[in-house]
Amino acid sequence: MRPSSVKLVEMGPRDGLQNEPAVSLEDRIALVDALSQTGLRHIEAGSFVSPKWVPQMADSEQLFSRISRHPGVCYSALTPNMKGFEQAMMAEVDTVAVFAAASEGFSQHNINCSVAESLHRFEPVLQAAQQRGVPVRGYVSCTLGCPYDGTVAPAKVAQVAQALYEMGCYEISLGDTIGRGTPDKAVAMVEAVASRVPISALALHFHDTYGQALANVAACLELGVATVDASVAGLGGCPYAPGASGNLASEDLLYMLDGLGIHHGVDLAKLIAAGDEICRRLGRPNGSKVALARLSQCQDKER
Ligand SMILES: CC(C)(COP(=O)([O-])OP(=O)([O-])OC[C@H]1O[C@@H](n2cnc3c(N)ncnc32)[C@H](O)[C@@H]1OP(=O)([O-])[O-])[C@@H](O)C(=O)NCCC(=O)NCCSC(=O)C[C@@](C)(O)CC(=O)[O-]
Repeated sequence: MRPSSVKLVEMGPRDGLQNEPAVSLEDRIALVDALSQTGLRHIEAGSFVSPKWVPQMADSEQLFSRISRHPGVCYSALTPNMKGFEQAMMAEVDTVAVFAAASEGFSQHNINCSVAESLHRFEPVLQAAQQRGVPVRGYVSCTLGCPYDGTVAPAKVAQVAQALYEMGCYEISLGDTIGRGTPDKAVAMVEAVASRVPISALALHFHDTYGQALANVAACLELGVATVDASVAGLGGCPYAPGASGNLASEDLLYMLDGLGIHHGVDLAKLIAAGDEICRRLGRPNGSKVALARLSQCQDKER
């Protein structure tokens, strides 16, 4: 059943900016601070990964010490191993996230190990987090296809999602990393996972490479999923999924939720302003259709 309220987990500062060719620490801080004023409750602000692999996310500890944290907002970060987890704890990150894949090819390219090895590596992270009372989110990438292995079976996605959930992840975010999914396939995948993990613990994380992300989210909301990851201005891509575009644009998601009468608690105008500002800073086009429409209406009024 369609939820009455949806939580948007904002990906722009992490999934969005991790793929930008030139992004400064100042840009990253400015974006997190602008997003913190919008009513969002969860912002993925950075990653504690190897700076050789993803240089854009280097200095995440500085970012966490310099952002203006807003009460009621959860600031999360990716932590692929204990080294990352310890850095995240020094930086006083609220929630950490581990990330696995449903395909071997992507796992090897993204985190340099097999899927089974990755789950093994996450165990100490989950244990340490539990001891400190830090919630851990889990990602499964390539849920609707892999850039290296091709088709991915829903049963494989369900297996990895269940493993992460049973290890203690409070939420499993299902990533269509290369944005190839279509609504029926997305629904079949989510149904397969929901047979093993409660639907209340699932999140949708759909990239928009083929322009299907909003349609896929709309279809999966009907199953009762109530958490959706999205990226302001549609920022991003994945360094290990060549050609993939960013997540579904947050502004486009909010506009659709408003149309469906689904509560989200985010100020769309402020979010559009935050997306416009980071696009100007980066000199990149805005990937949100809703933002472009609203910004052009504002320009018309000014004329
Ligand atoms: C996972 C590793 C670290 C393994 O990398 P590795 O090379 O196999 O690890 P290692 O343990 O052999 O260490 C190698 C070097 O990395 C360092 N190192 C080791 N760990 C860390 C750490 N945490 N932070 C900082 N440095 C670290 C370590 O100290 C050493 O440094 P050296 O001695 O060579 O100077 C590496 O493969 C990596 O960082 N990969 C980047 C993964 C990534 O961030 N990908 C993008 C995000 S995932 C994504 O976008 C998908 C998602 C989540 O959005 C969902 C979706 O859309 O599908």
